[in-house]
Amino acid sequence: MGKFAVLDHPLIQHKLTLIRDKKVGTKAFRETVNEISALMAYEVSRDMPLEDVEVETPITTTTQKQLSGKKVAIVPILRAGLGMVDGMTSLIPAAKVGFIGMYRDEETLKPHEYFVKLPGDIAERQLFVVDPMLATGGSAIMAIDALKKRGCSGENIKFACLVAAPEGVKALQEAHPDVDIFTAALDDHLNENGYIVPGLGDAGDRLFGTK
Ligand SMILES: O=P(O)(O)OC[C@H]1O[C@H](OP(=O)(O)OP(=O)(O)O)[C@H](O)[C@@H]1O
Ligand SMILES: O=c1cc[nH]c(=O)[nH]1
Ligand SMILES: [Mg+2]
Repeated sequence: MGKFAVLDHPLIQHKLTLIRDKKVGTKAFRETVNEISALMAYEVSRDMPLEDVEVETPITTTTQKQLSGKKVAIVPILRAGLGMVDGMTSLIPAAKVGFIGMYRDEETLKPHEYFVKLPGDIAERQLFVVDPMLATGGSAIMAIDALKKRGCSGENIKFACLVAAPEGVKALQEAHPDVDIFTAALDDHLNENGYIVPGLGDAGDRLFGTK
């Protein structure tokens, strides 16, 4: 089974509390989502492999560490996942970015894929799939299905969200037991409309000022 971790660093908790407030507007919401995403990038990249490299400092020659292994791609689930990309790339600037467009039918809560554009070498990369909300889990499951269909292995996929419902975590773990899941908060439950309680509302609408 992949790892499941709640990234509850005090800065992450504080910033997430700020954006749960419904009075927070688009500008502050977007900026804070990016700040949280950068802090999460630090944590989700913690086990990236290193190799020895020789460096000549102004004083001497020394053996130090540098990143080795797979190159990274960040894969936001559109739309709301876009809000996490700048924060992630602020720490991993050489990452490529792939896009999976997905909307959730408001009645059935079933996800529908409408766009996929990925780097050509996606199957060789370490992937960070990002979406602020893991509710029923349907969108994340279908996005990871889309990646596996294109040759990506679950061991190279980490899913990162801001708020997860227990129902979504369970569904994602059952569908993709090989994928690590990171969230800034594990909330209480889903309401009858499929929204996370207490949650932060519709992340896409809050990020982009729609509705
Ligand atoms: O776990 P699930 O039950 O699938 O729900 C979560 C999905 O719902 C939201 O997207 P939405 O469909 O609102 O699209 P948007 O990002 O364009 O607003 C959210 O960003 C996730 O992608
Ligand atoms: O609470 C929720 C559930 C799904 N999508 C959102 O944006 N928010
Ligand atoms: Mg939405």
